[in-house]
Amino acid sequence: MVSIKEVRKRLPQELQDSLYENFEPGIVDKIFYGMAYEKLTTLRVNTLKYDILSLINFLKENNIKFDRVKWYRDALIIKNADERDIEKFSIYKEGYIYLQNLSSMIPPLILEPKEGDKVLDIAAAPGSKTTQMAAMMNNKGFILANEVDKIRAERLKYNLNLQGVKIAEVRIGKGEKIGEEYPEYFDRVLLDVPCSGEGIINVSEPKTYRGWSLKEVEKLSRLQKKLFESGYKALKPNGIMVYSTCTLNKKENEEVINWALDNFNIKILSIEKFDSNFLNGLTKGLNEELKKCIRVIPNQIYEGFFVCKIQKKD
Ligand SMILES: C[S@@+](CC[C@H](N)C(=O)[O-])C[C@H]1O[C@@H](n2cnc3c(N)ncnc32)[C@H](O)[C@@H]1O
Repeated sequence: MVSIKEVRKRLPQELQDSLYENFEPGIVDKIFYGMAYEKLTTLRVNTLKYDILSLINFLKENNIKFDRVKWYRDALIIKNADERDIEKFSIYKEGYIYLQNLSSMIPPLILEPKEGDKVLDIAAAPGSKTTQMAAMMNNKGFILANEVDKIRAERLKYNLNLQGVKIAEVRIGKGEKIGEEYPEYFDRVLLDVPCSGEGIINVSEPKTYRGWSLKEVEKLSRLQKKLFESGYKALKPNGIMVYSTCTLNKKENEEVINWALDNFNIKILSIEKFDSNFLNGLTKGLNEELKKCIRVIPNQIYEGFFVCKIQKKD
């Protein structure tokens, strides 16, 4: 782990200023610590092919130590092996498990897709959440897994195939167009949108923050609003959508939802804060309802994340 002093030296000043603008100093310190730690490996059992008890037996036989996750029976925190060690096992190679950060498992759990649902995953690659949702749906129903980037879409197809997902169709194109193509078609929509990635910054890896700039944040916020509008149009009345990002700033999170509250017929639904590491959404100068969203502060097991659950009114 690098020191906090080193974090302050390495992170762009504008990014540090933006964090201090949004959060109390104690929270900013926590975020800096989160950016300094190496993450523990976490994974999800793929219930389309395997089950948690068999996985636990397998790990014990192979001297892999782990902790359970109190809010998700299918997830484990690995204590004495990194991703490369896990990738050597047949259970990885055959798609029995999926390496995924705990925070990334939250949006599908909040969206709660059910067997038979029609689900839109508007920005799907590499497919962490598409594969999780297909497992939650027991491979029954339909998922339109959209991705604009052709190379990332190939990775998505590979992962869907490896994980035994039968109900997902991959669409390669701009998510912004789907609302017009599929008006009021989907029961649930996942908007896991492209973002500036502040929640996945690791100060030891400059590539995780080199591309960050306020200009980029503004640009992404415009794209996020377009994707929101498209997802809203594609959602059935009374349908549920989840908006999520792996970034921490207000512009790409609360301000997008605040704009949506002003422009669409929606309401925000409460999310249970099942870990003390989650904060309520920020409301200063914004709609009070935004407190129902959650923000995950990065640490050794969690990436920084923002999640908001929304219902389209009739
Ligand atoms: C946060 S990642 C998605 C992660 C994915 N949901 C998962 O859980 O594995 C955002 C994705 O959005 C894609 N993207 C960027 N612009 C897009 C657009 N206009 N329409 C659809 N996807 C887009 C990026 O290529 C990237 O793969």
